[in-house]
Formats: sequence, C-alpha cells, structure tokens
Amino acid sequence: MTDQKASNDLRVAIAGLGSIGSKIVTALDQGIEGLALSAVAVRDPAKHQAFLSGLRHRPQILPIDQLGDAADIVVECAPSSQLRAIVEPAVKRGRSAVVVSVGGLLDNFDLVDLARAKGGRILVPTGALIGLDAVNAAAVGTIHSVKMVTRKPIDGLRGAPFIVQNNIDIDNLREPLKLFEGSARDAAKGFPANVNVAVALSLAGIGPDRTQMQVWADPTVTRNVHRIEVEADSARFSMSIENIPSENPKTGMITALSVIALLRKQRATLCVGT
Ligand SMILES: NC(=O)C1=CN([C@@H]2O[C@H](COP(=O)(O)OP(=O)(O)OC[C@H]3O[C@@H](n4cnc5c(N)ncnc54)[C@H](O)[C@@H]3O)[C@@H](O)[C@H]2O)C=CC1
Ligand SMILES: O=C([O-])CC(=O)C(=O)O
Repeated sequence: MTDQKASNDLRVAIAGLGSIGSKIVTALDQGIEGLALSAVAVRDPAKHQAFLSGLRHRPQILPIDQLGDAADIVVECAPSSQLRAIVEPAVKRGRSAVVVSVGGLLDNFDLVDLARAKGGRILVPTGALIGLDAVNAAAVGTIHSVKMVTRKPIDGLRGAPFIVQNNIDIDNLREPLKLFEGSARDAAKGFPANVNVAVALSLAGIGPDRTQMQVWADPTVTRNVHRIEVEADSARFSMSIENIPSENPKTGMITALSVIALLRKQRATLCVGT
C-alpha cells in the first residue's frame, strides 16, 4: 500500500531505524491522529527491507538530507554524528526537526539560529527523562541549581569516549564507581550516547554549564537510573526514573514512547502537560 495521507495530515519522516526510530515508525504506521509517515532514511536499506515490507503504508526511502523535502516534521533518531546532516536541511526548509541526539546540539547550536531565521523549529522531547514540564515552568521564574545523578549498568556505558580515553576498566567492577562529575556540557562530550538526558534537562533549565551531573557505572543496577534535584524560587523538587533498557542497552525503552507522545501532541485536540 502507498499513500493513505489525508490532505491536511502533517507528514513525518524518520532518520535512523534503530531502537528508537523503528518504534516511532511502527506507531506512525499504526496511526497517530493528524500525522502520516512519509519517508525514512536508513544507512543500509537491505537491513530494513523486511521491517519496511511489513508496514501497512510503506514510506519512501530517502537520503538523510532530503527528508525535509518529503516531510513537515523530521525526526532525528541516528547517532549524534549525523545530527547536522539531518537537521540542517530540514530547518533550512522551515520544517520542524525533533532531535533525540540532543547532546549533539551543543556543538551545533547555530542550527537553532538557522531554524529561527527560516521559520523552522527544533523540538527536544523529554526522552528518557522525567519532569521537563516542571523544569520548564520553574525556569519561567528563577532556578538556583539543577543536579543530576545517572547510574547505568556496565552494558549501558561500554565504549563511552570518557571511559576509553581514561582507560577505565568497568568490566570487572563489583561496586558502583563514580566515573564523572562536572557540567552537563562536559558530560555530553565524554558520554555522547549515554547522557543526552542531561543536555535536555539543561536546555529546559539553566543551561549546560550550570547543570551539574555525576555519571556512575553501577554493576548493581539493571536499569538506567536518573535522579534530578531542582532548587528554584517557585519550588524544590526531586525526581527519579528507572528506565528499562531497550535492545540498545544504552537507550531506555521510554525514549521512543516519549517521541511518540510528542508527535501525538502535534495534532491532538486535547493536550495534557506542557
Ligand atoms: N534524548 C534521549 O533521551 C535519548 C537519546 N538517545 C540517543 O538517540 C539516538 C538514537 O538512539 P538509538 O535508536 O538507541 O540508536 P541505535 O544505534 O539503535 O539506532 C541508530 C540508527 O541510526 C542508523 N544510522 C546511522 N547512520 C545513519 C545515517 N547516516 N543515515 C541513516 N541512518 C543512520 C543506524 O544504522 C541505526 O539503525 C542516539 O544518538 C542516542 O544516544 C538515546 C536514549 C535517550
Ligand atoms: O536511555 C537513557 O536512560 C538515557 C540515555 O541513554 C541518554 O540520555 O542518552
């Protein structure tokens, strides 16, 4: 089957069909009010042949830099190294780009200016985190401090540049080890595939240099655990989330669901939460 799109549906394209992207494609194919899946970009089309053939409405396969030609909303679900190649052409055309590799935005922040100049938008979902609605609200007033502690099982951290560059052996840990303490900006450099959430938190609140974070390798946990403490003039709050890893052990299952929830809000009649 091909194009079933109602004329006023927003067209959505997905870049990257890994753990996050494939779930969003499935949800769109099953139907989200007012949205239609129009295109995908993949690195290796042969690998995704069976998955794409199983969809009710097969999207076009396009190069990553052409997704904005075929969609109103381009969802980036690829490694952060591909962020610019996906987002720049989309926002240049005045499209919306949903960014999950949000850590990669810090080195490409000019894309926000480009989007502003061209009438595009960059949307960062709450992703694997919790409570960005409260952080957004508190940031309308004054936030004094934001602190975050991330604990991940060994499989969720293996290969991170900070660990490799510092030659840290995490495979033989028997108890939790604090790997990193510092700003969200530096955490994103050292753990680009592990702490996107800290960058999302920082952009919602007081920025990547003032948001403080610790990263722990913890052989005693089976989930990706994030705990946040916010001190503001309107409220003090603590939040924590324990994410079940997806088939990609670095990525919590809830991440794809968060993007699907964000997409649902684009055309929903009733929207709950900021
Ligand atoms: N914002 C958040 O809360 C979170 C963000 N993430 C980030 O989301 C991103 C995606 O995560 P996953 O889906 O778990 O990764 P994944 O590794 O399962 O999937 C990434 C996919 O992108 C594809 N890809 C690579 N280069 C490509 C290219 N040039 N064109 C098209 N496709 C390409 C790969 O083949 C792979 O299928 C990562 O950067 C990850 O760090 C992960 C968890 C939480
Ligand atoms: O899934 C998680 O728990 C968080 C994560 O990988 C990220 O922020 O990149």
